[in-house]
Amino acid sequence: MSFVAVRDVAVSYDETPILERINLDIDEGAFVTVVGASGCGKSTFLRLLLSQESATRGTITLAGEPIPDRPTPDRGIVFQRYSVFPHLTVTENLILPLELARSRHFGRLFGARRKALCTEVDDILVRIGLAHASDRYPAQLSGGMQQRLAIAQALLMKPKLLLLDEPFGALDPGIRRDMHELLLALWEEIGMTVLMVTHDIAEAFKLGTRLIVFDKVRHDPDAPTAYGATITYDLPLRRPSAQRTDIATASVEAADALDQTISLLTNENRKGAPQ
Ligand SMILES: Nc1ncnc2c1ncn2[C@@H]1O[C@H](COP(=O)(O)OP(=O)(O)OP(=O)(O)O)[C@@H](O)[C@H]1O
Repeated sequence: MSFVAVRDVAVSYDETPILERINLDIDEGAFVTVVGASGCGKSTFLRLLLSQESATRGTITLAGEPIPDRPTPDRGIVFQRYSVFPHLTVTENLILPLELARSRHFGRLFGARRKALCTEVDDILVRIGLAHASDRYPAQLSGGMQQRLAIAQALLMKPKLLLLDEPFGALDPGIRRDMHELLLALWEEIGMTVLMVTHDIAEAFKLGTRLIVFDKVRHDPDAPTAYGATITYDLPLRRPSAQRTDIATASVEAADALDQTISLLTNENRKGAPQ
């Protein structure tokens, strides 16, 4: 049974199709990278999996059950930026969501339960290299530190499905590389299923065990918004650090062809885009 099963899903906004005929099965523990031209509906797809958006048609199941109609703690998301609370310190940013989730009535935990929670927070602060900055506010952190905090915030909720929407898009290349290593280590350690949108094809190949591409297959030159995007490529990938042996290897030729196709598609879309 697939962990995530998407069947014939479509999304329209004000009768404008954004996504159509989406069919996808994701195994538990996969790291799926998602690429596609700007505006083709990648974030919309993540929002569907988070229940921030509803499908116009089709069904989505998670671990065999229909997807809940509102966000739940077993599905976490990290955005490109600004997903931490600016008025809370690093530690408070990590404690607050946990307290709210675990203490439904008062939003606070006391005694042994609070102590256990603080130990968890201290552990993850060390893990993400922010122990020395625990009392700082987000504005006093670098971009990379803020993203580490956002990832830690999501991971503390122990999501079964982690959704990442260009989480490293605003970071410098060196910091990006460090973040890749951190994310891969945490993914392998925790064994969660990850879906990550990126505009960086090299990042998609480096991190994913599988890569999917969204694009339009139906075009009407007289009505550019008549059709939505769908999944046009679905490639298993091999990552050098992956321990798993059941992951098929995408050939170098397929990777090159895909890279070229995406460049072409992006150029095509730019030509059609309003200036
Ligand atoms: N709530 C909404 N109401 C109406 N249209 C929307 C809404 N959200 C997104 N859209 C439109 O849906 C399309 C897909 O948006 P989406 O953000 O999912 O694309 P994307 O592939 O993630 O883009 P990017 O790569 O630029 O982030 C866009 O044309 C966008 O304007």
